Amino acid sequence: MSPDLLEQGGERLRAASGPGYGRVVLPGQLDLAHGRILYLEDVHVSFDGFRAINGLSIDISPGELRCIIGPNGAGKTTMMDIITGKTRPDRGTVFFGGTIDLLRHSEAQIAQLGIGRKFQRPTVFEALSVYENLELALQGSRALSASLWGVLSGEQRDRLAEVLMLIRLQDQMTRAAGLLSHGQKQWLEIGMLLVQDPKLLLLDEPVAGMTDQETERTAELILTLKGRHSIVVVEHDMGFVDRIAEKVTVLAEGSVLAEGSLAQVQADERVIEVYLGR
Ligand SMILES: Nc1ncnc2c1ncn2[C@@H]1O[C@H](COP(=O)(O)OP(=O)(O)OP(=O)(O)O)[C@@H](O)[C@H]1O
Repeated sequence: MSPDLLEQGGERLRAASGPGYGRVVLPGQLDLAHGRILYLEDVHVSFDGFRAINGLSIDISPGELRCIIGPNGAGKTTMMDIITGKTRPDRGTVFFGGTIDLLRHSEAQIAQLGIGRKFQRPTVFEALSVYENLELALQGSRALSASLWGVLSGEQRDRLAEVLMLIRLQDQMTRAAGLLSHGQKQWLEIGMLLVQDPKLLLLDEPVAGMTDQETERTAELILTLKGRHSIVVVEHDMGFVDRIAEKVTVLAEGSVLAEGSLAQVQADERVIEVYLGR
């Protein structure tokens, strides 16, 4: 056996003896063998003694589109903050795939691992064009030091063109982002995540403040992304949730109250109670 083959064999053995339970998982590769892309178990977070997240357990399958609903203060945003490393839980388990312990990674590392998050308020660069915003998202900080134009590979240009079509802003590509409507800014921000090809996409209230027509277009966009990316959507707009949802998780007081189709959870007495505040 050649030294190269021996070395490769050694690498595979070392990987197999790691936390992959006997499977060979290369560094940075997502292990989906357990059928979960995201896994939270018994997570707790308190803010000054107030239990914002209280024994939260949830798992998301690869390619799944999950909607998270729940009354104000249920812990939805805090859950997103925990997944993305913005808030550290007091205890609990948070895994990305079978082997990546997210609690051992920084916010920047988690983004690098392929978890993209869209916040409630769009944070596009208003003075830059739609295309430049996408280009910046694709290239990260490297684009700031290089000339913005003419540094993309053909493959990268194809990716930007594809995303522009998906978010339906191809006619607006040279327009300053600051001149877009609220809905268009939200789509641009989703596009800025998509160019990075995230494995898991977290969308926090994507249709807040949108017109009915913009909401419908956003539903179409998310349904197009379904299956290509694993997606978690937090949303209060039940019409929108009904349009896109397969499985819905209801959070209340920091833990899962109910799970199922939207019709199932809406018929659940406990869910009705927390929404009506009885
Ligand atoms: N940094 C913080 N310090 C203190 N309390 C916090 C902090 N972040 C969240 N909370 C509290 O934790 C609880 C859960 O908040 P969170 O924003 O996660 O709820 P939510 O379900 O996203 O609500 P909404 O639907 O209103 O956005 C709330 O009572 C909130 O006031």
